[in-house]
Amino acid sequence: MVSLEYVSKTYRLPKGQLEAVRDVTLHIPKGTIHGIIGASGAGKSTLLRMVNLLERPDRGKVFVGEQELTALSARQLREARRSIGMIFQQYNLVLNRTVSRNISMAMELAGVPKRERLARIEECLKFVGLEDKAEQYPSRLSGGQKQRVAIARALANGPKVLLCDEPTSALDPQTTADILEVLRHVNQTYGVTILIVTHDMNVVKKICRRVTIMEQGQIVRTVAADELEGMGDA
Ligand SMILES: Nc1ncnc2c1ncn2[C@@H]1O[C@H](COP(=O)(O)OP(=O)(O)OP(=O)(O)O)[C@@H](O)[C@H]1O
Repeated sequence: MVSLEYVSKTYRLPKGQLEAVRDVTLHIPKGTIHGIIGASGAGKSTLLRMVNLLERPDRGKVFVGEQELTALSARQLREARRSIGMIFQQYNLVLNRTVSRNISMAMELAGVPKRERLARIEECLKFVGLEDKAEQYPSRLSGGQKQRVAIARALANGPKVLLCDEPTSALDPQTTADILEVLRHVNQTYGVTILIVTHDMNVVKKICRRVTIMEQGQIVRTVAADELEGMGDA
């Protein structure tokens, strides 16, 4: 479903350059939940952000489904991105918009008619268990509720892939467990392929089928999550 072929990314810094990801090839089958772990600075977020081309690789190819994203025009890429949702550690909600409006925004950009948007907002909020918070502003929500809204927003356009960058790192253990359940439910209900970057080995053990371990911009190995027994936090 998601394939990266020999992707590399170098950041140019005021003093020289930094090779954040080097020659990475990775294939993630459709409908699976895949973890990416590794020490801080290993290149995990950069790799994840290359899947939807938030970071464009300097070299290599990115495929989502049958489509090579790295070969698309700007307009085609905007369209292709609708099938790739993303959530973040800090939720990235728009603070001066209500929960409903946050969820509506991506659909408005996609030109979804209002009636359909309203039905979809209701459906997505119900899915994450927040149907009573539609008219609330994000500042009035707990961290776990904010992440649920972010998941609802990511689901609004019916994605095939969901990218999660440290989705539970700002949450306590119980809320982490709840959010992981929501993500598992997304995977099982809609068949969405999920990639999760995390520091937390328990996240991997709880919901990932396979996990890729990164070090200094490269993949050390990819293993089944249950082969990680005995390893601590990355
Ligand atoms: N926009 C950027 N400009 C310059 N350097 C960057 C940029 N983004 C990341 N880097 C550098 O690239 C390297 C890889 O960063 P990345 O965020 O991908 O690592 P990570 O494994 O996700 O780390 P963490 O777990 O701390 O988030 C780091 O050395 C980082 O400082």
